[in-house]
Amino acid sequence: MSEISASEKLEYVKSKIGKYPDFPKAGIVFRDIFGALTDAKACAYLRDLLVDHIRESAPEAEIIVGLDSRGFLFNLLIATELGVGCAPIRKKGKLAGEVVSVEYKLEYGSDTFEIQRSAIKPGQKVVIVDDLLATGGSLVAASELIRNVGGIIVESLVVMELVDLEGRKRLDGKVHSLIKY
Ligand SMILES: O=P(O)(O)OC[C@H]1O[C@H](OP(=O)(O)OP(=O)(O)O)[C@H](O)[C@@H]1O
Ligand SMILES: Nc1ncnc2[nH]cnc12
Repeated sequence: MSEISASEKLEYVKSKIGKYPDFPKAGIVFRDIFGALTDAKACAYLRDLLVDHIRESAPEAEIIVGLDSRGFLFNLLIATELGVGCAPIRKKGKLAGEVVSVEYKLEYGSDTFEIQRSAIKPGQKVVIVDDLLATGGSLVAASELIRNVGGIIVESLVVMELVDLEGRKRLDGKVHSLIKY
């Protein structure tokens, strides 16, 4: 039996992602990753697509950082497949020990992100992962934190990108999205 291709996997995952107009606020079209994750095949295909991409594009990655909270669905998964570690960037007040903080705005609000200073060793090569890139506020803030604690960002990887919001323009370095809306 021949294996299903990457583009077939992508189409399958895309077909399972939910779309909710006017959530969480009027005018926002919410793209719901959880709609795909209840489907076993979509989970496995997403894992393959993300891991294969990093193997190709950023094989030098030493740690996978996930953004609170939907990024956590993917950072441990990718890290275990690649045989590297993972770390969280969390919303304010959730991380113990010495933390570095930054305030930021996102498509439908504002918040504060934190990272533990001990999470990343100086010079360590980092891939950031999240479910979605909208305005880019979250990824810009995460990048600032990672650089502040001495990490080198080799790539930012998201499952979905809302292209019209042009978040990509605010990010330097490699940015990759599996699905573009
Ligand atoms: O590109 P931006 O405009 O910054 O928006 C993208 C961010 O918004 C969502 O997170 P949210 O803060 O809603 O947190 P959640 O994952 O806990 O739902 C999403 O998971 C991204 O992290
Ligand atoms: N439109 C959107 N759908 C899902 N998550 C988001 N985070 C920011 N904007 C979003």
